[in-house]
Amino acid sequence: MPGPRFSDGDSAMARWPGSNLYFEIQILSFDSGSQLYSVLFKDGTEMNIKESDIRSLNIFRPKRGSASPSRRRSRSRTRSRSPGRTPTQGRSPARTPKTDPKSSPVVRDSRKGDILKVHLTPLKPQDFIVETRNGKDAITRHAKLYRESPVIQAEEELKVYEKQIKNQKVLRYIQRKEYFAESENKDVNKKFILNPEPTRNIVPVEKPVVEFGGAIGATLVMLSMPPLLYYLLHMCAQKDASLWNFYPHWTFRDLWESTVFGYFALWILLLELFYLLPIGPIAHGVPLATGKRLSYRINGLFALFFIGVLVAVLLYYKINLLYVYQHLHQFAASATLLSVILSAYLFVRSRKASQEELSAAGKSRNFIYTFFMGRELNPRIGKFDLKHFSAVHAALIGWVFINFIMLLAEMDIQQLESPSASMISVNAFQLFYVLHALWNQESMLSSLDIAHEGFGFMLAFGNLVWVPFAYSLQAAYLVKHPVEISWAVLGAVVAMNTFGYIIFRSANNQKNAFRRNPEDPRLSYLKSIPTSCGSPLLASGWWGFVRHPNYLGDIIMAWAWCLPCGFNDVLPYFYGFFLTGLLIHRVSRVEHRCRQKYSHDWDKYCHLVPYRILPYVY
Ligand SMILES: NC(=O)C1=CN([C@@H]2O[C@H](COP(=O)(O)OP(=O)(O)OC[C@H]3O[C@@H](n4cnc5c(N)ncnc54)[C@H](OP(=O)(O)O)[C@@H]3O)[C@@H](O)[C@H]2O)C=CC1
Ligand SMILES: CC(C)CCC[C@@H](C)[C@H]1CC=C2C3=C(CC[C@@]21C)[C@@]1(C)CC[C@H](O)C[C@@H]1CC3
Repeated sequence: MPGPRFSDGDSAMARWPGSNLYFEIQILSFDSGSQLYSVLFKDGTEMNIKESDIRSLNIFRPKRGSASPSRRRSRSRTRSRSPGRTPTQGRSPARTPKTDPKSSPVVRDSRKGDILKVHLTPLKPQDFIVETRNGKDAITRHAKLYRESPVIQAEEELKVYEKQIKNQKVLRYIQRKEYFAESENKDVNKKFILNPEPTRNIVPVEKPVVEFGGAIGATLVMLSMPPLLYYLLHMCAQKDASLWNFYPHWTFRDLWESTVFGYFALWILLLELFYLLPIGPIAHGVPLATGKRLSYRINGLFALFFIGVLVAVLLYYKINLLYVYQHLHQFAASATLLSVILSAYLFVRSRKASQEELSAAGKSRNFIYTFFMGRELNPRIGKFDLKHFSAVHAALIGWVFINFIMLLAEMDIQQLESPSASMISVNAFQLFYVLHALWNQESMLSSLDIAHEGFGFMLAFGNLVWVPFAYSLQAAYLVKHPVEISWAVLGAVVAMNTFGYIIFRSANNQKNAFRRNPEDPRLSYLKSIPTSCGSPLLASGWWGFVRHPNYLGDIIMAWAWCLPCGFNDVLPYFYGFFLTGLLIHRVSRVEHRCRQKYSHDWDKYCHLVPYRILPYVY
């Protein structure tokens, strides 16, 4: 296969997907696996593009003395305005992150009845409002506009647009929402201002806020969580798992075994290898303070599949996987040590990070607090994103792997030919949850943790240790505490899990689809509140029922996962209590951010939807 025609850093022209329009770009990198170039458009949009859609700059250089068709058109119809400039003033418009490339707006001046310009910059539901007027109808669309860019307008493309517009008789006016509201009663000609002000890609600046009780709270969490985990694991391994039967038979020295640490390091290396495999699509995160969006390889499902195959091969060759169960404490301790090393590394390297690369909490000057919360938002080693890897691969794959080990251990210890119904249901529910998360991995990129949280001890420990070892507690409990459940109870538990899952999934789907495109016709039945910062808030459907319907679904599922463990002990209900507490606490964290971002519009939403998670309760 011939090598790439363009090198990193080259300038060239690239075709905007779905059109024949070319824009100037800079080559960022070339991925030999997918044969795609990662390119940066002048407006800050990052995209993966095939070589056939990239042309050298020379091809587009106008011949001396002859203006390009677009220029001719531009001059004749807009007098002296240059392409890419707005009809009202020639200021440089906003940078636009990557969104739906099909939504290129055509701007018309109604008074002249003429096309002024084809903006190729895609619309983004943020910052601006596009008023689409067709006679009496006014459809409000949210959009983000524009940055001057050297548009090469293909004559034919323009004609097609003209025709379409004539047929549809659609006039699009772009204006700032606030301006529109203020000028409701003013002269109509003044009212429709095209791209009125120069703007930047507005990424709300988060004000630092002290969470988890600051340094003292962080210290308490860091000191209490690891012992709590060992306590829980120890209780699960005891015959009598009641909470007051706590006589630790081990010392701290028993927690350490170098061989186990070696195996654990090998496991993490293997996951890292799968993470780096150039398979699976590339997705983009939310815009950063710089306006850039990071790209992420979405291959969690592949990695899980490879791990599944590996486990099958190990079982086939009768490799003793029960070793993991027999050394569970030591594995948990190894994971804890690794999370501490990782946190220290993250803290040290964050000292070189620029202010823009830091999270809001990371800007605090308190060492303990920032060590816990994390300073750098997206620490990366080359293309290896440490936080994304740990949240998706280490946490979720680790969780289902340990669950499966518990299933094998149950069969071994209880001398069963097949796992118990309780064990199967716990394994199946949680595997399904993880598969769902991996399938929708792209939407995780906008979650609080990936988009806004720094990477420090909280997430390092949470992802490397807490999720795999504490979330698998029900399965660990069932290994030594057999529970008989009737088909009726099992049916009720499955129904409860399904109910929770439906709420969780449809709430997340509604929000994700709405965030992708607020005008999605499938969401036309939903009401929304326009906000002054641009992105509207859903105020009906699940998001009109309570303010955090996805948390409600998650909590219902969490309790459904505990029920197969029966009612002999409270220990297996730990996950239900923990997740309920975590999500209630998370509500306050998310709402704090939302209040900062949406200000009084968020209060309006709270007034309209008064309950957070459960109507009439909370
Ligand atoms: N099992 C576990 O341990 C955990 C699971 N989770 C799950 O992970 C998922 C992600 O959680 P998380 O990131 O905390 O929260 P959400 O997915 O609920 O995201 C919150 C964000 O959604 C947007 N939003 C809030 N209200 C509205 C509205 N009415 N209309 C439109 N957008 C709105 C805001 O972001 P913006 O303004 O930027 O659009 C807000 O910051 C959830 O499903 C949660 O249940 C979370 C934590 C732990
Ligand atoms: C022990 C610490 C003090 C707190 C640890 C918190 C972590 C366990 C959670 C913080 C956010 C999480 C998210 C998930 C798992 C739990 C942690 C890491 C998900 C990956 C679970 C699957 C969902 O679909 C997405 C979640 C994102 C947040």
